[in-house]
Amino acid sequence: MFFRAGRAAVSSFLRSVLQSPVATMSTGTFVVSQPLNYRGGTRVEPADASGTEKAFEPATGRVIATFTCSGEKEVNLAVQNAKAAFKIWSQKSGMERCRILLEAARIIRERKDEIATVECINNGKSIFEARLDIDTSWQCLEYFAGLAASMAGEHIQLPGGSFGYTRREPLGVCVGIGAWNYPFQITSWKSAPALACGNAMVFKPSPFTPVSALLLAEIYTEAGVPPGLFNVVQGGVATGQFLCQHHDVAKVSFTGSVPTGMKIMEMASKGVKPVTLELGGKSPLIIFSDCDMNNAVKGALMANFLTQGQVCCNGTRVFVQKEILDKFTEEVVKQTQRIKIGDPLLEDTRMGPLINRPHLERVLGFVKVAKEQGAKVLCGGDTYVPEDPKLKDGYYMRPCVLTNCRDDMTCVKEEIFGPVMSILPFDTEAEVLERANDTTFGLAAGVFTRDIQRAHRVVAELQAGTCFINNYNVSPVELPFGGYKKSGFGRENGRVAIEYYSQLKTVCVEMGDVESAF
Ligand SMILES: NC(=O)C1=CN([C@@H]2O[C@H](COP(=O)(O)OP(=O)(O)OC[C@H]3O[C@@H](n4cnc5c(N)ncnc54)[C@H](O)[C@@H]3O)[C@@H](O)[C@H]2O)C=CC1
Repeated sequence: MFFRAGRAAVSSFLRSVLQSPVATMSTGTFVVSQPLNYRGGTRVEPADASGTEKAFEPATGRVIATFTCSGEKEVNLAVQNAKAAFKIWSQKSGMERCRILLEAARIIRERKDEIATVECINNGKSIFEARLDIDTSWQCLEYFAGLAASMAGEHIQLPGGSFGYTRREPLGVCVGIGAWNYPFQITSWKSAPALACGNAMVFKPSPFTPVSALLLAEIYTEAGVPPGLFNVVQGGVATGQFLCQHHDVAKVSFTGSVPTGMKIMEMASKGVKPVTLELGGKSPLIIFSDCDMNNAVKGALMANFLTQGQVCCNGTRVFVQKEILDKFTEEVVKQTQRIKIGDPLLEDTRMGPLINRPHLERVLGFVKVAKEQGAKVLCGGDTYVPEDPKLKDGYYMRPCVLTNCRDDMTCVKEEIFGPVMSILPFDTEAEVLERANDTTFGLAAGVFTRDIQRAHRVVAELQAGTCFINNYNVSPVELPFGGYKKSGFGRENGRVAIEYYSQLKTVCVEMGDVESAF
């Protein structure tokens, strides 16, 4: 089914990404041969290297790209290109920037299937989900295009006809560093507000998912941004460090783990650079006995199994009020067992492989420890080998539901970043609030109840940057997203994001004579 839609839609644009054309757009055949760095409006091989990396197709375990990690010289060239483009871009009016971003959004929309296919092959998420990711990406560009045109300062009257005004100005060259779970979406969510505010960007994708950021870079160029405005450098830790330490970089926006976030903050502090940190989580999902059971069960699956459970804001601690524990658990297990695992490019697949072998083993290790600590596996938690022989070396596991969990267990305390849900019974609202907040993370939280007073009372007490009432893991770009506590700070999306990509200049204007103190 996919192949029909996919082949029909593939354009010359995507053909340039692939070694061989249209027919290769199926699981097990995709190879990238072109350079994966993007600088000055074109693909380039890095000027110097800090090692090489391999990118895999998680569905088959095949290598799809071998690429050179950028060294200090290449990072410097990318920053200098961005600096030059910034001079042009920052002088444009908001309306001019708006027009170009809208054009980029239109191109993404037009090429949605192609981009989703590449994302699906490199990340392993189902094509169904990948398409939704591409939707939130073009929507983000549209949203910030709209804001670009309306960004303005204030006018403040002062005594004697004097006055002041504020100007919202861009920061300069911003760095984006991304995780591997939402490669294209993260690239869009960082670059759209950055560019809308008049900044330039150098983006470093995760070395596990280097491919799709290039597609966005090419789209920006096609839409008309100045060459060098959006650049991509590939690499791992060393490349990331060169970027964060670069003296011409004005800001770092990072999505990734807490330990790396702490290092980024430390590096940025040396240059007094602002940072946005979108880090991990171990979010609570609270199901009260008065909930709509069908929706609560659907919500729990949405909160745990999207992108094979590799989602930062997942509600993996599912607190269920005792009166409905058995019924809820039975239904969740039934629906979890029905999730179709397999080739992520097939239309009916809802769960593909995890990102790589070490990560799969890490997640399975968490299930093992959970069992040792007394949890009961109600379903899944083991590897899965699809029937299709070409998928036998992929990194699949069955989604897992754990019960008999206690708050002190490793599976309840630590971010697993895989399809593992822990069910925890509770009695009262006060008790569950205390337990839900008893974590160093604070990215998201959810509550299912039909009692509207309780819903708002509970979310007001939850220590989390994003709270869901009667749903979970929906991400409209109009709403700000970000964490409390160790889940980070700063916000992506929503109107507020422009504050993290701009600075305010105050201008004080004297209309009279100077009253000197001397
Ligand atoms: N809050 C949010 O919006 C999201 C948070 N995440 C979090 O990301 C984590 C998983 O992603 P990973 O890629 O494994 O995280 P990671 O922290 O290992 O890597 C993230 C990025 O940072 C780079 N990096 C690593 N060390 C660096 C250093 N010392 N200096 C500069 N850059 C460095 C990596 O190459 C990669 O591009 C999870 O903890 C997850 O919760 C993931 C997606 C969204």
